[in-house]
Amino acid sequence: MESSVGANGRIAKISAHLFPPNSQVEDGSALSRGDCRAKGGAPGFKVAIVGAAGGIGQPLAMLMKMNPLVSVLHLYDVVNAPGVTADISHMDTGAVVRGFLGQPQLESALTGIDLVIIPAGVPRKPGMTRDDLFKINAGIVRTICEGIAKACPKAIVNLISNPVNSTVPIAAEVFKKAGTYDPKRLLGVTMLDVVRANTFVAEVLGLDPREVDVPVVGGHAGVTILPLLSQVKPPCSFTKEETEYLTNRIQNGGTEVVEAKAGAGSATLSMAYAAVKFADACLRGLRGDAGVVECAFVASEVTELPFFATKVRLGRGGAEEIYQLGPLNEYERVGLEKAKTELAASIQKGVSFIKK
Ligand SMILES: NC(=O)C1=CN([C@@H]2O[C@H](COP(=O)(O)OP(=O)(O)OC[C@H]3O[C@@H](n4cnc5c(N)ncnc54)[C@H](O)[C@@H]3O)[C@@H](O)[C@H]2O)C=CC1
Ligand SMILES: O=C([O-])CC(=O)C(=O)O
Repeated sequence: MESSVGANGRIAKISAHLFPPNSQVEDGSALSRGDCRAKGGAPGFKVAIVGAAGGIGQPLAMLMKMNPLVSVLHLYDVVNAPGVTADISHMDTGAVVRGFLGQPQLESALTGIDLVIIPAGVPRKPGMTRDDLFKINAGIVRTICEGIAKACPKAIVNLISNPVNSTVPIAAEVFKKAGTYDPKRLLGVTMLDVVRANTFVAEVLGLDPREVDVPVVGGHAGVTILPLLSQVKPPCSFTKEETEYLTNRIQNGGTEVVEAKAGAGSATLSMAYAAVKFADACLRGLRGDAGVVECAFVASEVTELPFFATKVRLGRGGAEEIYQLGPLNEYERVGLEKAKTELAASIQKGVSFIKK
């Protein structure tokens, strides 16, 4: 795989760059990729997707390969990573793609990474709650976070794996144990709730969803998903029926997709879109852009709970500022109490999984 000197004297290392020794992608061409001219390192961030061969992981990998802020994209999974890597690496966009397969390659996949996005784990089938995934996904998230603590302890982590209300506390406990915990850098991804809320509210109001901004707070399961319809931008009002319809639809958006897919998984394409929207915001924050604000499930003092989703300002250090809830109406105050009761139990379940 080592390089040779081309006619122009430039030494190429692109083969080793695109397909390092730990990549599973074979180079069968007569002209070795080692004979190609290596390009200079493009500016940008190094991003790893853990669970990259899955329903979310694949479209997420494709969209991150299209993101101009990404210079290097590592695709890790316990299955099929080489195929996804070969496929995505043919896209003529800037990011260099490398694939990593299986636990022995987790550390290489994570070394030097600025942002780790984690859509690893099993999805729901009809009739299941997100909490039903805890048994399998808790252990998966623990292993991945142990890898992060070792290989890229300063990376921003975007955790997608369900149940987010418990997996984020699990990740926090793993990082605390390893002595690497920085609460600002651990973000549970609740962006899909906001994306859905913007879409459904826009439908009711007859607006373009791109003009609508709905804060969604609390957590990422059932009643813990609390859309603040009194704070929608542009300012508007809803009837009682509209409020109930929208709150229910936003809280049950995930179940709507699970049922429509009838056993073939949960939201993947809208989730990949939401994950990229959120990751792009994190990267703009890392770059130092001002005023990057999105909702996320983070360590928080906004309520008495140790974690809560609200709007956060994203900066070089991650979630640098956590916004308060703002004024709530009576409907939202009742919803908040219900959300907090369920959230408290889910958070405790995650913490106990590591502390036990
Ligand atoms: N936060 C959110 O808003 C959302 C979260 N999700 C959650 O995302 C997760 C993934 O969903 P899908 O992509 O549809 O599932 P999927 O089953 O299609 O893909 C999951 C991928 O994770 C991989 N994986 C399993 N164990 C792993 C490990 N130890 N290390 C690395 N990769 C591993 C699998 O091989 C698979 O490729 C689920 O837990 C789902 O509930 C789904 C939609 C929205
Ligand atoms: O509903 C699920 O299981 C997946 C998910 O979190 C969502 O679509 O919001």
